[in-house]
Amino acid sequence: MTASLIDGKAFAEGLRHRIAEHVSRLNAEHGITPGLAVVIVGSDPASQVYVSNKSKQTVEVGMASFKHELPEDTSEADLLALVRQLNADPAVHGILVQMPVPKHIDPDKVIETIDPAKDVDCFTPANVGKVQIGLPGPVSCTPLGCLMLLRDRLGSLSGLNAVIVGRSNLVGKPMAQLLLRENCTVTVAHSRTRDLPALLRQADIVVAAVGRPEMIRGDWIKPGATVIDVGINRIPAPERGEGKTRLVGDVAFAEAAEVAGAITPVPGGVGPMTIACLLANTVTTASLINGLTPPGDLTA
Ligand SMILES: Nc1nc(=O)c2c([nH]1)NC[C@@H]1CN(c3ccc(C(=O)N[C@@H](CCC(=O)O)C(=O)O)cc3)C=[N+]21
Repeated sequence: MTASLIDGKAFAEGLRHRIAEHVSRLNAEHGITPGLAVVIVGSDPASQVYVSNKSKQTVEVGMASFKHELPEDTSEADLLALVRQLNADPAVHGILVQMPVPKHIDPDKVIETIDPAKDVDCFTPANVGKVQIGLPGPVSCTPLGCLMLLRDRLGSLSGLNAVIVGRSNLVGKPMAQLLLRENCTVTVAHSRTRDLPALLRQADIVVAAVGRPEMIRGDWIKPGATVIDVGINRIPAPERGEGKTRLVGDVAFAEAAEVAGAITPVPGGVGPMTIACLLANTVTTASLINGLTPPGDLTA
């Protein structure tokens, strides 16, 4: 391996320390304890683990955590009623409804119901628009985490060629907006893109967010490029024993690490940053709700 490893886990830990300092200042100077409500419908085991990690880290940085675990057969009306109740609760500054929701619930209706002032995922149209024109507010957690890792590694991103693979509302599209704000030349590739390998060979920055295990090969990477792997795919690992699995990204890591200048691992790369940025967004919304300027240096 020739690439240096981008340690998202360590970076996220540092970020959580900075968040904790802001939380204690909000508390000491303004009597505010930022509160994050996490709602999970159903009992998908991966979601359960992820939600309990979030709650644990929320408490560790000194914020209040409100966890709502609803049964799989919860009606859409009941879920929307809970969201409205959280909208009205002054102790709650951030609301996250774990996606995906069960099939009988319309995720767009859920997002529409969340008060944009408490939308720490940055899923609501109002906040997506704010990111686009550069107004203060929450920023999509995973793209924000990717951007922080890129800035830490590269300093200025101005003029660099960035290719994002994947055009989801969750990652690809907001990532494009953030990189554009950094003066990158941004290309968003997707399933209909012609000759992805040739496109990627021009990229100084690759952000892989397609959800297809190890799809991006080493010989598609420009030598020295910075590779951010957003994919978290669980695949069978018979070499570890009967029925065992392991996590891999969207990039064939071992191959890409021979060519890239720097690369994020999976796990331990983007994932931990997503959670830390969720907490950072909760500090932002708690500040704005109380008429305070959100800390600019937290995610700078
Ligand atoms: N409303 C909403 N907001 C989300 O932000 C959201 C969501 N719904 N639904 C699910 C996805 C997924 N997601 C992850 C965040 C961190 C890790 C993470 O920390 N992963 C560890 C590995 C964890 C493991 O071992 O399974 C890592 O990459 O090192 C994973 C997945 C947030 N999501």
